[in-house]
Amino acid sequence: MSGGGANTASGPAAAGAGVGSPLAPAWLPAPADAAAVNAVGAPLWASGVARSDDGELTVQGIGAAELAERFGTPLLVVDEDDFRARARAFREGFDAAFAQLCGGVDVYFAGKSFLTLSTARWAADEGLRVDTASGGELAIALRAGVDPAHIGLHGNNKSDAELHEALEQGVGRIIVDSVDELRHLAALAGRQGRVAPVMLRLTPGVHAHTHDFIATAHEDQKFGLSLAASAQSEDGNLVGRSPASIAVEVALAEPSLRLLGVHCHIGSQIFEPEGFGLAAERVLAFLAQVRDEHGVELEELDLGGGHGIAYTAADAPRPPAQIAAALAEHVAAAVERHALVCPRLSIEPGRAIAGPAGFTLYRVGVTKTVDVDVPEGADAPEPAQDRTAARRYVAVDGGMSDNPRPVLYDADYTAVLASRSSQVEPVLSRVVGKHCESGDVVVKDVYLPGDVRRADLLAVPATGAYTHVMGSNYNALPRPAVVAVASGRARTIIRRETVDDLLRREVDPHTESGPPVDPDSPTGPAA
Ligand SMILES: Cc1ncc(COP(=O)(O)O)c(C=O)c1O
Ligand SMILES: N[C@@H](CCCC[NH3+])C(=O)O
Repeated sequence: MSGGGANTASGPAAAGAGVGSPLAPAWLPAPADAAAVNAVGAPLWASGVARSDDGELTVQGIGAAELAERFGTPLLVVDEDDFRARARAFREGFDAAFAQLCGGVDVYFAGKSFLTLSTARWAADEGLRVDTASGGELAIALRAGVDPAHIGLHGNNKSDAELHEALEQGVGRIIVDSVDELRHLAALAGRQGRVAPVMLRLTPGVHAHTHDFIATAHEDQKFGLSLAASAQSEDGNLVGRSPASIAVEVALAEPSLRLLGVHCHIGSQIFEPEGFGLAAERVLAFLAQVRDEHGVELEELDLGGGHGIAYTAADAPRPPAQIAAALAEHVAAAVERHALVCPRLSIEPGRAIAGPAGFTLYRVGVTKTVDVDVPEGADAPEPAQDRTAARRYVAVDGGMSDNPRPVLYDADYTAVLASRSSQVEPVLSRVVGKHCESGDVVVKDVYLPGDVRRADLLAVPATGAYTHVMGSNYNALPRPAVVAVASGRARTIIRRETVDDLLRREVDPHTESGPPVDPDSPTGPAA
C-alpha cells in the first residue's frame, strides 16, 4: 500500500499522474490512449449500454443525463433485456449440455443477489425458478407470483416461522443445512400434518478460489453437512460417520420428510470450472454411497451458483454454455464410474444473471489530488529522485451504503465518465463515497480523464448483484432508486427512499407517537 500524502490543489494531471502511474496495481493496465478510458462494452457492461455520437453513455438509447434528471442519483440502472437474456443463456446453455445425460436442468435464480418483485418476475417469465434465503425473500418471490413449487428455501438457521410458512405455501424444496435442523423440521412438519420436501446441503470440501467470506464448501464454516467422517459427533455413537450420511438416514426414516436429493454450493465469484466439476464428482460419489447403503437412488442434485463475472478488465468470465459443457464432462464421468442413473440437475446462479445487467450512476462532487509516496520497488516517476506520485480523488454522492462490496470484500470495480466522453489525459483516480469513513471507497483504482469535475456523471458497471440487496442507511442516507430499462423505456422498479421513510420507524421521544401499536398487544396502543 502507498504511504501517506499531503493534499495539493485540486486539478488534473499533477506531476507523476497520468498514463502508467506507479501507484496503479499490477492488474490495471495503463490505458492505450485517452479514448480507451471512455470505452463501454462486454463483458463489463450490459448489452444495451453504448456511447452516443456526442460521447454520452446511453442505455438502450436513453442518455445518462436524462436518467439522472428524471430519477436522481445515485441510481441503480438495470438493463432488463440484458438480465432476461442472461437468464435464458443459463437455462438454454445448461439444458443443451445436460439434455441427454440427465434430461435437462432446472435453473433457480439466486434471489439473494438481487430480489425484487420485478426481478423475480423476469426470472420466472424466462423459465427460471427462484431460490430464497429467508422468510422475507420467500414473501417477495410469492408476491411476484412465482409458483411456490418452483421456489427453494435456504438458510443455515431458519426460524420456525420461516419453516412453517414454507410448508404452508407448499414450496418445492427446503434445503436443510444440519442434522439438528433436519430433526427439527421433521417434528414441525409432523405437527402440521405435512410432508416436507427436503434437499440436504453438503460441503464437499472444495476450497474455491475466492474471498474467504464467500467460499462456502470447505469444512470449517457454518454452512452444510460435511462428507467427512466426524470425530466430534454430538451423538457419541455416531462418531466415525459423516454428518451427511447421518442426515440421509434421518431423512429416510422420518415419515414427515421426503428426501429429494442433495445440494452443494462451493462459493461465489468463481472462474475455474474445475471447482464445480470436482464438487459434482464428490457429491455424485456420495449419491452412489447412499444407493449402496440404503438401496435408494436420490432423484435430484443441485450444484449451486457462484459463476464469476467481470468487475474489471482483469476478469474473464465464461459464457454459461461453456461452463455447462465443462461440468457435463465431470458429471458424465462420475455417473458412469458409479453406474448411477443421472439425477435431475439444478443450479442457482445469481450474480452472473443480475450483476452485469446493472450499473450505478453517481454525480461527482468534490475532486482533489494528493501526493502519495511511491511504494518500494515500483518504478519512480521522472525525475528519478521524486518518490511521490499523484492520486486523484473523485467523490460521488453515494458510497458504501449503496455498494458495501469494496469495503466488505476488498472488491475491485471500475468506472467511466458517463455524462460525456473526454480526450483529456487519463489520471489514476480513486472514486470515493460521501460517508464518514475513510474506507468508503467505490472504485479503488481507475484511470479517468483528468478533467472529471463537479456535476459530471460517473457510471460503475456490474453493480446489479449484491448491491441493492446489501445496501444500508449508514449516515442516514436514503437508499437509491432502481430503474429498469426495457425496449428503450425506463421505469422505476424500486422507488428512491426519502428521509420520511427513514423517520417512519422512529418513535418520537417528544410525543411518543410512532408506528401504530397493536391494541391487543400486552403493552396496548400508543398513548
Ligand atoms: C446456496 C447458494 N446458492 C446460490 C448462491 C448464488 O451465488 P452467485 O450469486 O455467486 O451465483 C449463493 C451465494 O453465494 C448461495 O449461498
Ligand atoms: N454477498 C456476496 C456473495 C454472496 C454469498 C452468498 N452465499 C458478494 O457480494 O459477493
